[in-house]
Amino acid sequence: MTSSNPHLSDVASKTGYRARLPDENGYIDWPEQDNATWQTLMQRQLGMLEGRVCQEYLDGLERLALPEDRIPQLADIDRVLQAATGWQTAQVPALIPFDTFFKLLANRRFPVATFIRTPEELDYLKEPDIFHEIFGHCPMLTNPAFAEFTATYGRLGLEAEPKQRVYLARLYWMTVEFGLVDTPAGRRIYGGGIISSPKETLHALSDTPEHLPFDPIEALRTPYRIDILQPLYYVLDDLTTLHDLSQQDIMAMVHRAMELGLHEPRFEPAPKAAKA
Ligand SMILES: C[C@H](O)[C@H](O)[C@H]1CNc2nc(N)[nH]c(=O)c2N1
Ligand SMILES: N[C@@H](Cc1ccccc1)C(=O)O
Ligand SMILES: [Fe+2]
Repeated sequence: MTSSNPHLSDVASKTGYRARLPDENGYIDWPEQDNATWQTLMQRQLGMLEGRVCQEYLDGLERLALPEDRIPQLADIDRVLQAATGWQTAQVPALIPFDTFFKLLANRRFPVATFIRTPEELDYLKEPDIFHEIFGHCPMLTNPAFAEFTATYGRLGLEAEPKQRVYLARLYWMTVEFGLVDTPAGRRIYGGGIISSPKETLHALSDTPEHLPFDPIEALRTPYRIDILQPLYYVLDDLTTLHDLSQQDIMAMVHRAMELGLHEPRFEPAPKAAKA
């Protein structure tokens, strides 16, 4: 992106070198420090989920039965996802271009970056690492309605024009990455980008950010920055709303959003350094 607002891909170039190379069976022999980082993140986040994440996420997390003391091997994740919703993971070095991203989702393959954050980035990092993809996203991918929406979204992205894809990225960002949902028990998190960040888990349900009722066209019109705690979260009235959305004409909503134009950003432009 040329604007001062760094795009995920701007960040990716900085992380590709961090990826661990799998062997011919896809097995990754993680160094001790990386397993220790996973263990710290698991202990910290498992203690924060109660009363903050939706039941569908908790059901998925239980089904995945993630190890607490080491980074799981993707083959173990795939066995559970395959049985639950027909999904598999796909090892990627870091952030991948839209083309590859949408193609993977359309084929029920979820990209998993093969690196984990450093101890200094524990509470929040700007690009998706393996903890974000597995702990953040995979539990919800065991939920059929959510998995269906994600696959439909991937198919739409595959057929969309580049400009439409930028709009579609906002819809993904405001739901799959940073979505909240109101439940009878209270406001809960389902967005993987929140759940994998101890810092953002607290921030998202605090009074600091703005909370708006989810409206697909408004979400499509809302610019975002990838390198800050989100200033705005859209709240679903029910998770099934997301599944219903995948039965509607999302591309017509993209066209409507393009006609209406973008909302004013609720954040300061990223300082140049943030692109570094
Ligand atoms: C569409 C989405 O917001 C984002 O731009 C895509 C691009 N590439 C990605 N690549 C990886 N590895 N993981 C992701 O979540 C994404 N998200
Ligand atoms: N900020 C998330 C990672 C993330 C980066 C970019 C997009 C989505 C998620 C975390 O710290 O876990
Ligand atoms: Fe993500």
